[in-house]
Amino acid sequence: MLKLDSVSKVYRVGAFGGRELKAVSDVSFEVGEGEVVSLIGESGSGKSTLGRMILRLASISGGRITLDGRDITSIKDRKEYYRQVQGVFQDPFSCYNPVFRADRVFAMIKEQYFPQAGADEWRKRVEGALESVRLDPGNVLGKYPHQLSGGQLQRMLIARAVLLDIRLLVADEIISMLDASTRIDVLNLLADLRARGLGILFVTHDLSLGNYVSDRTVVLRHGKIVEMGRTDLVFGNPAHPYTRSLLASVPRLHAKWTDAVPEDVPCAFHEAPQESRTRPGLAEVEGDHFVACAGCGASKIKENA
Ligand SMILES: Nc1ncnc2c1ncn2[C@@H]1O[C@H](COP(=O)(O)OP(=O)(O)OP(=O)(O)O)[C@@H](O)[C@H]1O
Repeated sequence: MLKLDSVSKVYRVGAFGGRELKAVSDVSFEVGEGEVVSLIGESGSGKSTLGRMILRLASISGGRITLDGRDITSIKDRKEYYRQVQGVFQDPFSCYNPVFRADRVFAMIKEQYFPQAGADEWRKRVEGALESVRLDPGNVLGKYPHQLSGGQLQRMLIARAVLLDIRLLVADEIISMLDASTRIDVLNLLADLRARGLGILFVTHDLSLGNYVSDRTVVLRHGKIVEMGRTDLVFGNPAHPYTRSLLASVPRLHAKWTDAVPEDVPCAFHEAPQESRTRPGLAEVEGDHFVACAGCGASKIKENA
């Protein structure tokens, strides 16, 4: 369904945009139907930039993003694209205008996508979508954003996506602002949606959430993929020192992920046979488990030989 091929993003920064900042470099991965892929990395690793490029909120500097083989930038009718792909973000409050009732988000969908739907039919559809995200329509319809909790507002945004019957959801840190019990509700909700065939890109810096929710995991560092593959393989048998340091630092509150201690172990990328390098910059260490060079310097040694 969604495929990223060597995607890069360069921002122009500094006075008059005179400097370049490479936020994403050569990132390739796929999200299939009914698949949850988590995109994990520390702050500044390029996760949101990737999400924004997929949602066409940021331009793509290099590479291609395709949906069913179609370059997303060639889909001129953005409405057609957003009918299939939607995003939900960390702060649900910022997605609502405080002067309007929260359910205005549904009215806007009707105006744009279903203008012919009759009032009764539409109300039933909205109620159905709310029930599917485990909200009681009677409790939330007609209320202003400040009268609803963060979890309710977040679920209403997911209901909006359900109403559109989208195929791919970019969920960017959607539960970091929710309390523990609401978190589990939203995670279970994502599992239900996945069972109905929705593909989900779950952007998070929280490893345990990624492990809980996803089929496949992509670990990003400084805008590059360091490791990716089936979640049980990446978490069960991490091959890159960075992933290992991430996993090791989970129980240590406030430990910085970059505090990785260099390891005196062979680099999995350079240990892997040449024929396992089926993807640029990555070697397949086992079925559906890929790793990048640990920064061991072997490539430089080769170049200089
Ligand atoms: N609009 C922008 N202009 C210039 N630089 C940007 C812009 N947006 C992001 N960046 C930079 O790009 C890099 C990647 O940022 P991004 O927000 O994608 O990271 P992230 O992994 O999502 O971080 P976080 O988890 O903190 O949201 C960072 O160095 C950031 O400062």
